Amino acid sequence: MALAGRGLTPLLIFTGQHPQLRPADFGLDRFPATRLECPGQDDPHRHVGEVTKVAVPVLREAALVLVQGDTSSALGGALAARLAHVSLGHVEAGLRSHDRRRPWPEEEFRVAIDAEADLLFAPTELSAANLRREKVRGQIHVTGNSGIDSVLAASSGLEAARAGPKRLLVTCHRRENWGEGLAGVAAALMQIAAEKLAQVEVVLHPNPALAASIRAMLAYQAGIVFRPPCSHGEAIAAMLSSDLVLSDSGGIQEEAAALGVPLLVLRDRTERPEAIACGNLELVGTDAARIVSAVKRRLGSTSSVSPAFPYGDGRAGERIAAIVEEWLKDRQALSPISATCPRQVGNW
Ligand SMILES: CC(=O)N[C@@H]1[C@@H](OP(=O)(O)OP(=O)(O)OC[C@H]2O[C@@H](n3ccc(=O)[nH]c3=O)[C@H](O)[C@@H]2O)O[C@H](CO)[C@@H](O)[C@@H]1O
Repeated sequence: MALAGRGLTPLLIFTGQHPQLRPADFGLDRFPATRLECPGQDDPHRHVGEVTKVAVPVLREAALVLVQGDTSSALGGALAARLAHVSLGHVEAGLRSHDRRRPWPEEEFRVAIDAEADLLFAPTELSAANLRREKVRGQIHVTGNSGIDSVLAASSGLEAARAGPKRLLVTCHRRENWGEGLAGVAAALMQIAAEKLAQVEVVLHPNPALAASIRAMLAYQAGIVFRPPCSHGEAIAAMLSSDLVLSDSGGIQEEAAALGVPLLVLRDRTERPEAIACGNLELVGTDAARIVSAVKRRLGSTSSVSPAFPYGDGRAGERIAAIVEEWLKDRQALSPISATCPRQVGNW
């Protein structure tokens, strides 16, 4: 929206990593778009390779490619931009857990994207400092994260609706948690539901194999309900009506902090330590006893957490668009940043 407001209408590229997600559910149906038809793979590096190969011809005539986050789609897009000799901007640059294995492959992917980028949009001073330490070659700008713009827009007019029994919202999808980690989380949820500490709502991930495995682990336990992947607005409303969120997600850590909903991070490390310092997030890992004990403490506490905004004030999009416009002007690349597209183009 902020780019379009400056006459830089973007072309969206949907790689198809999660083919069942509908762009309209995320407010992405108002821009021209193209699809690459590259569904996610068990091997994320293979997905990076496929996205790279298919994206190169699509990107060739773009003035700038913007990628966001740390997915295989984002790295594929970044490498394709390089191969197509197109400049690259990275939104959400500089987040680091400082452990290549956790989260894997995200930490590896974001380091690789930042090494390639010409424009690095760091959400916080800490993420900018990470980039300076790595001596990246691109320009670093602290802008906040555009994800906070979205959460503030999605939650505008919504009230926190916490009444009746305690409600716990859960998401769990990081690869390093598949297997043992997921089993620990499932054991904790079974105990929480069996002891009636809270009603548990588990949001299933778009990856069908992962969703099936979570369902199987938690089957037949009263007090646990499943919600299929939902729109962004529904996800925000679900957070606002929860007393506590348990998640290993990246974005949800930022969103919960901005909404003032406490969150237990189902990981041993996070690339988002700022909201831990604010007291809104707490690292609990995936050990069942530790999770249950933290849930009891948080739900039993009389003090609440306030909304915290270490990741942005809701104006990151405007800042990023202004920097992009200046940067393109300096290079006399005044054409829109959209690429011409030899494949399917249309509005969804
Ligand atoms: C473009 C992309 O994929 N980027 C990745 C993603 O990683 P993640 O770990 O945060 O992934 P999720 O947990 O899936 O959440 C993602 C968003 O989806 C919302 N959501 C969730 C469940 C649902 O049913 N409906 C929803 O709408 C949720 O509120 C949140 O806004 O975002 C990170 C931060 O930007 C990035 O670092 C990372 O590259």
